[in-house]
Amino acid sequence: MYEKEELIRFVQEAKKYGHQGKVASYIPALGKANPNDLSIAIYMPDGRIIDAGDVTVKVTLQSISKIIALALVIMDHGEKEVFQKVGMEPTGDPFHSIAKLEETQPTKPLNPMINAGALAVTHMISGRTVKERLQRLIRFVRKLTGNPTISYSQEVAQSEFETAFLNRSLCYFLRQHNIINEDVEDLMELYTKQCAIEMTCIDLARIGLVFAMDGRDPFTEEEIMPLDVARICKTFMVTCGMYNASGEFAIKIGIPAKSGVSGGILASVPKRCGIGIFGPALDDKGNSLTGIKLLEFLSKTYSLSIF
Ligand SMILES: NC(=O)CC[C@H](N)C(=O)O
Repeated sequence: MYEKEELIRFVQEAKKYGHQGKVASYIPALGKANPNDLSIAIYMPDGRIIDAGDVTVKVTLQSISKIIALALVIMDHGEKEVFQKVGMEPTGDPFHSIAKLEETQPTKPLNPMINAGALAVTHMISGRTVKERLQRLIRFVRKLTGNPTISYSQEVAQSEFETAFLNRSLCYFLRQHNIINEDVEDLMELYTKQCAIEMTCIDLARIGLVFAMDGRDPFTEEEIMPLDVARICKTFMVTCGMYNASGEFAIKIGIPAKSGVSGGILASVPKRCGIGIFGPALDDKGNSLTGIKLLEFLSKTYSLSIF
């Protein structure tokens, strides 16, 4: 199972769809990505890694970071407190939509995977300063990946910070309604640096594996997050992880997964493996088009759907 030659063939096949997609350019630095890139790593609980494509290319987490920040804040504050500020329901709207914020009374972002909810979650990362909060998050990511060199891309963080007017609008709305109570520029600094944390798809796959093993490091047996936290995160991956394409993704592929506009996808097949993908050609919902194709091939071939 999971033969390297077969994976290489799947990558070649999936790449054929790349011309239908576009790299994200609303964060200018992401526009530099090569739409023809496509790489994948599958991390198994026995330590085997099967990969294809150039797995040395680094990808910024973007929205994938939302799942990691969520795990950290639930560990910081507990489930009850976190879900007082952010809901659990999918929206059916694009990830940056502001519409439902005004419709929900009292205001509460519908879930932690849309930008409004993610900003509320990042706000809850404990620490005295932005620097300290970022360091805590990065330390957590280093633990999840087992990679002590993980850091963030200053270029991508800066590029988003300079252009994120819509996210600032979401923050001001949230501040008006007491979901957040910190300085918006501080929160934007932390959020853009969080989204710019970068890694290879092997690192991504390793995080997927930790979720797949219910929060335990499969090699040291250390509990990196409690089972319940891993379970909540995986459930959000299923219901909201692929934005407003999560329903179709669940039907066609059926694997808990979280995407980012950089073209990254982190997928977690319970008890079986973690998958990391980088394919920056995006579909109109902001998901990696070639990455989804690749997951479709894998899910069908190896019956990976959890349903
Ligand atoms: N969908 C995404 O990956 C969005 C993340 C991005 N940093 C943003 O807030 O716009």
